[in-house]
Amino acid sequence: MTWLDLPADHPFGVAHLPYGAYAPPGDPRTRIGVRVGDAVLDLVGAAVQLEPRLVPMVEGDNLDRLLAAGPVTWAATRGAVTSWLTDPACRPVVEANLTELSAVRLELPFTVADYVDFYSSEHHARNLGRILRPGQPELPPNWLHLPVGYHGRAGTVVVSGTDVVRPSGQRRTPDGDVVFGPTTRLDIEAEVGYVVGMPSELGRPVPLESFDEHVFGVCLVNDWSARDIQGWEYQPLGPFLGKSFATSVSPWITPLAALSEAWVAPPPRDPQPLPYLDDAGAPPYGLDLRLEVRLNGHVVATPPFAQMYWTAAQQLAHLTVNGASLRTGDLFASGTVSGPERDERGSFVELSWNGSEPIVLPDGGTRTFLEDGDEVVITATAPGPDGAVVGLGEVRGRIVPAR
Ligand SMILES: O=C(O)/C=C/C(=O)CC(=O)CC(=O)O
Ligand SMILES: [Ca+2]
Ligand SMILES: [Mg+2]
Repeated sequence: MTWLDLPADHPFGVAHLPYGAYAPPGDPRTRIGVRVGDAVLDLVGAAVQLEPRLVPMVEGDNLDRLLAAGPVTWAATRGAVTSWLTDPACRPVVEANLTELSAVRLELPFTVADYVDFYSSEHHARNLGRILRPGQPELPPNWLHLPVGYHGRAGTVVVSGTDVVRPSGQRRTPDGDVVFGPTTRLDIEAEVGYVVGMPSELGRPVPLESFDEHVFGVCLVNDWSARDIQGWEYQPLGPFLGKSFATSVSPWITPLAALSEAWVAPPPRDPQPLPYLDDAGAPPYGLDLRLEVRLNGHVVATPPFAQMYWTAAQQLAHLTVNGASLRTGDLFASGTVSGPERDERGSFVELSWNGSEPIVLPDGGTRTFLEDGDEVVITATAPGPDGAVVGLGEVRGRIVPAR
């Protein structure tokens, strides 16, 4: 029970408590906030008075120190915040450190170290194979054996709300000419991101069972993609400028501890994965998240996350199996989330089938790819305790014209 006046089913209730970085009104210094309902708790401000031993781990302008402090501190911090919100004696201090969410400026919650993007939705991978490589097998020969991925550009990961400038680049026209200019096929990719807290040692692989020793929590990702730039440049080394211009993340990092009701068994795998990827004896690392994609306020897709073929634990094991080390702040994304149904596809290249089947919007407009001024918002929910819902917040971005 909490003394807070929050409906029991609030998506940001006391069972959730995600972390972000924010600046309160009239103060440019950013700090860690915990989202409580539609308010933000100044974590260091409250800790100074209620739990001073936590202060060194929660000081600073973002989550970097807390991420690096490891799972024992993560649990202690979450336990402390939960007790403050449930113990009436703490109420005056908590209330003095709460600010309305609408009044604060949200910042990138952590310093992004390395950014990796996977490709782990079988429905998405098959759709892209059919669209982009007709006449060839839907899946590349490695796809069912390992979680395919690539290293992206950490420095262009931006917080939700940041405008996205339409990128320019080379593309090949249908006539075969190579031209330069603003992309004409600007797309989204609705994804789930995992934030690494505890680093690992160079040379030592991280087994999939060690997932929750290293991963702090989850956010939403929009991996903006320029399909024409991508299609011309990507062979043989993979995505480059077609995706590196911006990747947006949601401002609130949901700790794994808030997702205890959301774990589900992943789909059956055939062929059986090699031992380092075999999760048959491990806890279920699938997550029952439901995503929603809105274009200019209209829901255009509801991708289901529970059916992802490769889980984040397998992705982490694969990412490190060659001895590559993890750094605090590493971000790895699931890959575009698409389900089997037409309205469950997490990208416009799939929703419009490469532009051949425009989406019709309720206002009568149509879309294939994104136009200047379009705004995309991706949200998601997870099951919480006692029938409640955990909200993953939103990742929002608006397209502004090429420069
Ligand atoms: O199949 C392709 O050629 C391209 C695939 C993608 O662009 C998807 C990607 O970035 C990975 C993912 O989000 O699933
Ligand atoms: Ca992607
Ligand atoms: Mg990107």
